[in-house]
Amino acid sequence: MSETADSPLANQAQKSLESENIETGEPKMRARDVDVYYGSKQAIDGVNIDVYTEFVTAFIGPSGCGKSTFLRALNRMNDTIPSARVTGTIELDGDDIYASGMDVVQLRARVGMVFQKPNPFPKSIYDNIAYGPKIHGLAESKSDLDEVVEKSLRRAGLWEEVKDRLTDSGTALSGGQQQRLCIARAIAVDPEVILMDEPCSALDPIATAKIEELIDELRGRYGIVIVTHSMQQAARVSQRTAFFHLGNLVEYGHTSDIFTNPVEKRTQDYITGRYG
Ligand SMILES: Nc1ncnc2c1ncn2[C@@H]1O[C@H](COP(=O)(O)OP(=O)(O)OP(=O)(O)O)[C@@H](O)[C@H]1O
Repeated sequence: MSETADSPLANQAQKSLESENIETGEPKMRARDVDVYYGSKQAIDGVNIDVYTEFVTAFIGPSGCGKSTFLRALNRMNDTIPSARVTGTIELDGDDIYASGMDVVQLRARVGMVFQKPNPFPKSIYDNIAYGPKIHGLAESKSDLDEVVEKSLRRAGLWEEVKDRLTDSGTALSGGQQQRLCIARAIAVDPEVILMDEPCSALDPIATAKIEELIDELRGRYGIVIVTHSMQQAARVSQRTAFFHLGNLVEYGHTSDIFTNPVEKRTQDYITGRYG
């Protein structure tokens, strides 16, 4: 038995085994030979990975290994950093997202993002959700919009808590509610993939548990990629795990394998707490 096989982490990962064996279609996103540079400094080196709608994919690895950088490359958030440069190919449904004809606003609706710190707009709860569908022309009438708002808040598990206070400011909600509002905001524009960059790091354990439950409910409907510093969280919520180290994707596979039977020594060292 390997050193990691009977740890609590391994037990958690084993629990998700059943969901790991779901059959997949084509990958929703496909990254090949992806390098990311900030000026002359290389932060990501030759990453290949497939992201599936059927699975939650977790990115783990020590601080500074490039998880957020690679995550941001998946919806061209890196475009907002002047020194950042991406090479290689990243496809969404077979289309190169870095192709010159790609509409980046549309891309970021299709591949939404939820950040570490909840960042609702300083607007009402209703308007936080309605804004995206309005600018993307996804609702023709007020009743369409009401429907999208309710559906998105329901899907994010927030409707019951906010249905009587939709005109209150989004910023007046608790941190955990704000994060679910941000997830509802991403859902409202009908995304195909949702990228989450340490979505629970500013939340208490109860709010964290709610977000983790929500991620599990959303799995299968949207491709979900989550960056997390918590290996327990990766083991609880994901079916695929990618371990990054010094800009390299060291190992990518079934979450239970990564936590029970990693192939690479660097992965083994990280999950057993030898560094990171
Ligand atoms: N805007 C930036 N400009 C220059 N270098 C950057 C920038 N953002 C990140 N880096 C560098 O790129 C490397 C990868 O950083 P990144 O934030 O992607 O790592 P990470 O694994 O997400 O780290 P953490 O777990 O601490 O959030 C680091 O060396 C970091 O200093």
